[in-house]
Amino acid sequence: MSQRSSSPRSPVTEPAARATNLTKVYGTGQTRVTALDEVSVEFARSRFTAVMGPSGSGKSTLMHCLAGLDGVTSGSARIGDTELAQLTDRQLTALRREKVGFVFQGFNLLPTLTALENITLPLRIGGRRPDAGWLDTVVGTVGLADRLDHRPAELSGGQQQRVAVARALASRPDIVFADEPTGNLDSRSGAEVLGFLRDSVRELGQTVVMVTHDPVAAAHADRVVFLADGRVVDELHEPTSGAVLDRMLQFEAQAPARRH
Ligand SMILES: Nc1ncnc2c1ncn2[C@@H]1O[C@H](COP(=O)(O)OP(=O)(O)OP(=O)(O)O)[C@@H](O)[C@H]1O
Repeated sequence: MSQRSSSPRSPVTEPAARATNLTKVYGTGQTRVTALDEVSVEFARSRFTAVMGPSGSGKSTLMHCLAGLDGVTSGSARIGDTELAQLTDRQLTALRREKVGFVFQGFNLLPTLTALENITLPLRIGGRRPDAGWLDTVVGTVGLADRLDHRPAELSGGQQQRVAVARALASRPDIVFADEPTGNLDSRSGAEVLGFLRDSVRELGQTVVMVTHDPVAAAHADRVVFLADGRVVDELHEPTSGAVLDRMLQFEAQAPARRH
């Protein structure tokens, strides 16, 4: 069977990414930390999922394992039908470039390149020509058509993050992982970026998984998955910020009990 995802034979219902009994242990002996403890979770295609949980609960580790940025200790991490542990480093690099988009808290744009050059850079590094129609759609969706010649320093933080979102979407990836994408933005720019992420899911059929601490940001998602102490402890569908906040407060209250 092919190790490549999104083969024409893949069933439509196959999740964009999934972890099955995924355990990730860092260090040994005294410094051993179980960052993920038998986590099983699926991220459906064309859905916007937020991952929440207290600091140290394993959110970034889950994202890194599913994106092939970090290996797993046991269990499975898959993008589509591709088992990441079975790929060589070279295959992993190609998968990240072709199938996965990333949005980081700090934008990570190259200052000497224009917005358009930043957006198409990962494609050009991979030797691929951008699909002009898709690129127009993405640029239109994130509202950047009149800013494409600007360099990052000539753009606001919100506009820079919109460039980063367009860059993540440019290869039409199977899944976009966004790590605190609004962490460096004021609430208005943050809401705009979240709106564009949501539009990329609703209108373009993209799949987004976003780590956030912010209940207002999480409320833009279709679903919220809660982690605590390296485990999935709950989830909410069609969340409101109030419901997310309530759930977070419950987990905070239960945390001392869980640790004993
Ligand atoms: N490279 C590493 N080496 C050792 N321990 C690590 C490493 N990365 C993460 N950890 C540990 O694994 C646990 C989970 O960390 P992780 O960064 O996934 O949590 P998080 O929920 O993303 O936290 P935050 O919200 O603070 O970013 C923590 O105890 C952390 O200290």
